[in-house]
Amino acid sequence: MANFIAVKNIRIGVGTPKICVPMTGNTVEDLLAEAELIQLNKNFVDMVEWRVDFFNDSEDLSKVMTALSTIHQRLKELPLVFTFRSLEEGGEKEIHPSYYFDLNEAAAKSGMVDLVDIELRHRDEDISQILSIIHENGRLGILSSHNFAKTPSKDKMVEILERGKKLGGDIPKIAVMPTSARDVLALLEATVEMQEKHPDTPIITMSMAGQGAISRLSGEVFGSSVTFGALKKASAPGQVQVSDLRRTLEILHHSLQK
Ligand SMILES: O=C1C[C@@](O)(C(=O)O)C[C@@H](O)[C@@H]1O
Repeated sequence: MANFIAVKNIRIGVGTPKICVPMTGNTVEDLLAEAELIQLNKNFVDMVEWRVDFFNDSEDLSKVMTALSTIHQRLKELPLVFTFRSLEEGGEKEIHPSYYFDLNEAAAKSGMVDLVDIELRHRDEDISQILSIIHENGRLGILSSHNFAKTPSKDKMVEILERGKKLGGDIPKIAVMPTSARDVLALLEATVEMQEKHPDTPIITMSMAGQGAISRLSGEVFGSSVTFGALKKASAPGQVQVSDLRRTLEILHHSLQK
């Protein structure tokens, strides 16, 4: 099995972590402006995440699909992640679970997104079902977990990432909040352990806020394959500006070649 996943022109899991920019617009106009900004900063962006929970009309499936098509038209060449982040996991709003799955199913079937983010807080059978739909439609599933209150133990974080893998997720992901430098170390250690145990599975990990920012820069050393960077507005605490991110990732990459 390859230790990377190829999506459009990028290979997730090999070389520098890929820079993913979240789009957080509330309206189609905002999203258009963000798409334009991304085009202007192409050199710093490897992939894009549409954070659908920020969109004012996220509860109207047909408006979501229209907005998605607008984004897709503007940013076709970049891999696109479709994410509805729920309030409980640090997102903007809560929706009924049945609508959550309908929304993700529609995105998976639309042919306009490359990856769909599914939260691990749902039941195994529901996650497996939506993942089958994602895979039948030739898309990839990120299985994610977020803890904005604390950093669980290293073993617990490995367990969460392993559940994502066991359920068939292509890329397990975890974001946690540190309250000490040791929490950041625990996240990094969980990342290394996961990579040692499952070298063929790319993962995404981050420790949030200022204290955790080092984890957003050091993915190539410890084993996180994607880093979320801010262009205009950060979608989570601790995100670094994409130009700084690109420069730092390259410095670390060159050091690793020596
Ligand atoms: O899951 C993540 C990671 C994230 O929360 C971060 O900490 O960078 C940002 C979100 O937009 C994304 O969906």
